[in-house]
Amino acid sequence: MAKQGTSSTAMGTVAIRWHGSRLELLDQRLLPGEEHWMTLEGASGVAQSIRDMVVRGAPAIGISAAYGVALAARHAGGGDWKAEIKQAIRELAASRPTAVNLFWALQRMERVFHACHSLDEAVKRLASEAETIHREDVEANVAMADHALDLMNLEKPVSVLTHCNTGALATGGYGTALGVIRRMHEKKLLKEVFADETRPWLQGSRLTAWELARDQIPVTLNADGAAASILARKDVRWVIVGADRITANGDVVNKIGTYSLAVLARHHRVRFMVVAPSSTVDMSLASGAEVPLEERDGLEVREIRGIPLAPEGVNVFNPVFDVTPASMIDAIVTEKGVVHSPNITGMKALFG
Ligand SMILES: CSC[C@H]1O[C@H](OP(=O)(O)O)[C@H](O)[C@@H]1O
Repeated sequence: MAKQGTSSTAMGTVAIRWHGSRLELLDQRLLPGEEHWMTLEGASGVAQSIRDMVVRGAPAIGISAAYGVALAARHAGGGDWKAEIKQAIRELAASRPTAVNLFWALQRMERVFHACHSLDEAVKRLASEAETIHREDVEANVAMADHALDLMNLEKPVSVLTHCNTGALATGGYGTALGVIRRMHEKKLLKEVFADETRPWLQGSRLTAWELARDQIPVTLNADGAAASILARKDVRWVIVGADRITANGDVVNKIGTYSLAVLARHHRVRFMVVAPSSTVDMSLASGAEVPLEERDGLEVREIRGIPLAPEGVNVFNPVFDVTPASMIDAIVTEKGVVHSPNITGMKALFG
């Protein structure tokens, strides 16, 4: 577990700390300037934290929601405890619409909940299931880094570009795409990593650059608009990104700007890798067109921390996810293995 008051453990940065009767979340809205931990003791507070992006990142959202259900049991009034836990699950499910990890985690918690016959049993078993979901996510990240390095089969260091934040702040620890980049650095196979700032919420400049600096991994931050020139001039070999939902045909829903990166990568013959645990795969949806794409308040584009960047009241279109067609992706790396040139056949072979 993380040392009290810090966001570091022997394994690296953490953003989620579980204490059995309370959950602590590193408030990612305040990074990189301030490390402030929010303490939550109920599902409503966890749902609000997900909605407000105190915690964000598909796997981290699922893990936090799982702990939210465990907190609902822990602090249930004892009267109609089942109704309280059902309400908690509903609140958490309504927090954000796109990352399937949220619903995957809640379904796992719901299965355990329905098997419980007393409140005491629910408290113990729900906490255990949430802790298992957390642990399995970190294990998956480590496994994905292994699969990705095997796929890349590098004999010398190469440069890569990444988008948004897919590190320890977005997962249970280590990271998905950023976990691959960490592993490349560990094996001295990382020449340079370019990190898109990722407007409007700036997950790249505020979170990825912060994470990599803490791990002493050299990172070059770039404006999103510079990505095309980087792929044209900097001998980048791979674009490596995460995902919030991968559908049955291999379409990938991820942070806004991912689709344009895929188009650029295809034009510049740079390979495009998506790294995500199987908890991000949604085989119930045929294609990315069916995924609800969250649109957030226009204020996130018009202002930064209260500083106006546009005329007050200007109309804003602020979708925070987009769909990258499977045909533009070279490989989807999961802990279960790699889907090359993803399509429905390859996805079914790995995910049934
Ligand atoms: C491994 S994180 C996956 C995914 O989540 C991020 O979205 P957000 O910061 O809005 O939660 C981003 O799309 C990452 O690629």
